[in-house]
Amino acid sequence: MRRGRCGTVLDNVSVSLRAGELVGLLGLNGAGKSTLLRILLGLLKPDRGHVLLEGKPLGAYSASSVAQQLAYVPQSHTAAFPYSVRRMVELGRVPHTGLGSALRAEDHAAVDHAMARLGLQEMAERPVTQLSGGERQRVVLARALAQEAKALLLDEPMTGLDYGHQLRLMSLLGEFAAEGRLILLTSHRPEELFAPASRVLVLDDGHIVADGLPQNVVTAEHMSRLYGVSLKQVDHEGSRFFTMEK
Ligand SMILES: Nc1ncnc2c1ncn2[C@@H]1O[C@H](COP(=O)(O)OP(=O)(O)OP(=O)(O)O)[C@@H](O)[C@H]1O
Repeated sequence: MRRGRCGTVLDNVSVSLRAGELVGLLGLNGAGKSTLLRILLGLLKPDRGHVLLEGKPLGAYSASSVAQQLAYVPQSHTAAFPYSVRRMVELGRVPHTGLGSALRAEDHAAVDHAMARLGLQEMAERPVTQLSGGERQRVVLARALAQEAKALLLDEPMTGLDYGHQLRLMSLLGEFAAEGRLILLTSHRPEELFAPASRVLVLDDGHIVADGLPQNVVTAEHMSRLYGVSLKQVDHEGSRFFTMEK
């Protein structure tokens, strides 16, 4: 449970997430999706309850040990310093190297790999303060990938990305899950979760009101009720689309 200025945000939420899952988290604005992610990461403390990582309380781990296991892509980020793109991505290695230590060959390899996956090589030396919103988002994603954590928690990661980069990112997240990592992402687009997600959670009024396979959760019935609009679903070649009923 977490209390905000406006009362209880999450109440009696219990969720168990496993390696290899690609989990989508849906909910209205203000439903508590970011709050849940931040609690799972140990950035917010619940008033009651606890978070276990591999069976041990999160608080039993050091900050760098948590960061080696959990990577986070926040919903919004500002670039305060004109670091180069490469330097920003290198910060993803701090949990492995410690602050101020030189990067080893394996760290450079992880940074190069993450930058290549996000198509950032061409802009490696550009200051992040001069990037567009979508370019900066790709840098933050690359930094999280370079962290090589077992779980990646992403808060609306598609925001600001052009369509091609959205599709490439979703495919990349699918590959990571297939490699045995846990991917948890929040989204406002049920359709984008339908094919790639192995599981979808719906947060409403502080509770998880649906948790299951996308085929069973991302339905016209559930989505109409959640979003308060009358939707019709159309399935086509493994994808599901929604249109508003007239
Ligand atoms: N720092 C804060 N202090 C007090 N209340 C907060 C704070 N941050 C968020 N809240 C409140 O907690 C509730 C959940 O917010 P949260 O950001 O988790 O929602 P969300 O589901 O991620 O929303 P969105 O889809 O709009 O990003 C909201 O009512 C919000 O107003």
